[in-house]
Amino acid sequence: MTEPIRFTKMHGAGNDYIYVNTMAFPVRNPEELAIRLSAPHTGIGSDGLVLIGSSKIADFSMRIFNADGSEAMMCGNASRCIGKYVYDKRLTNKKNITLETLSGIKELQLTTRKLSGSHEEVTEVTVDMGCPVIGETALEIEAGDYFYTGTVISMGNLHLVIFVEDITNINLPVIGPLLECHPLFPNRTNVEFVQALSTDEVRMKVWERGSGITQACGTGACATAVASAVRGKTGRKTKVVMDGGPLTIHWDESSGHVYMTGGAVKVFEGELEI
Ligand SMILES: N[C@@H](CCC[C@H](N)C(=O)O)C(=O)O
Repeated sequence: MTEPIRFTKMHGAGNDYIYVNTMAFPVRNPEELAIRLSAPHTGIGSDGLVLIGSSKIADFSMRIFNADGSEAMMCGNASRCIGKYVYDKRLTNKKNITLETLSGIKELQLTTRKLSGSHEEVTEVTVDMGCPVIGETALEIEAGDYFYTGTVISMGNLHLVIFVEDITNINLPVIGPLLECHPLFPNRTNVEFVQALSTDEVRMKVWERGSGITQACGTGACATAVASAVRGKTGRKTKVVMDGGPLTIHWDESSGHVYMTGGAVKVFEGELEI
């Protein structure tokens, strides 16, 4: 028997996921569904599947599955999209929302604009991403014929940030999977290549663990900004420009928390039978 479930396709800086409200439409096999729905030709096409649920310790919960079905600890772009989803669909009228994730509770602050009548919609969300965990700052790594020096940062999920002189020279489809699955990272890693443009702006391209090349990565932008500050490339407020657009990242000196600000966009909604 097939069960219809409603889904919403959303993106944050071009990082697109399929969102399902599991409080209304429970999903039994998210790993398998993420693979099926993410497929570009035979599914909907996306970077993965995001489940929005209830929580005993926060306003809502998030689970995120990459396009290969693996579950991730955290997703920056999806957390902003969930802020828009729950507010625009009037699942809450709060503009400060707590979100339970596998890497702890995150706080979302919503910016809205007025529509006709008393309606409002979310245009931008700032997420308190918590404190980064800084690993090796100059890790020498060899993969295939390539040698790099990277900075390892956890934003709840793992990132290898590599600074290069010219980002247009990076063969991401080749080097991305080699670094993602490098033996130094037994649980795999997300990989960011970064070119510093000024003391407050960098250009970044990402290879995501479990999804490959994506237009943007929120946790990756945070890891990039932290690595940029640690390596003396930028200050503590950095615009991270990715293929799908920019995010503003502020690594607050007094709290040590990283704040990520950016847009969230609904693309379309639909119903599918699983
Ligand atoms: N796109 C995300 C991160 C998604 C999870 C990542 N691929 C992982 O497996 O850690 C973001 O915006 O942060």
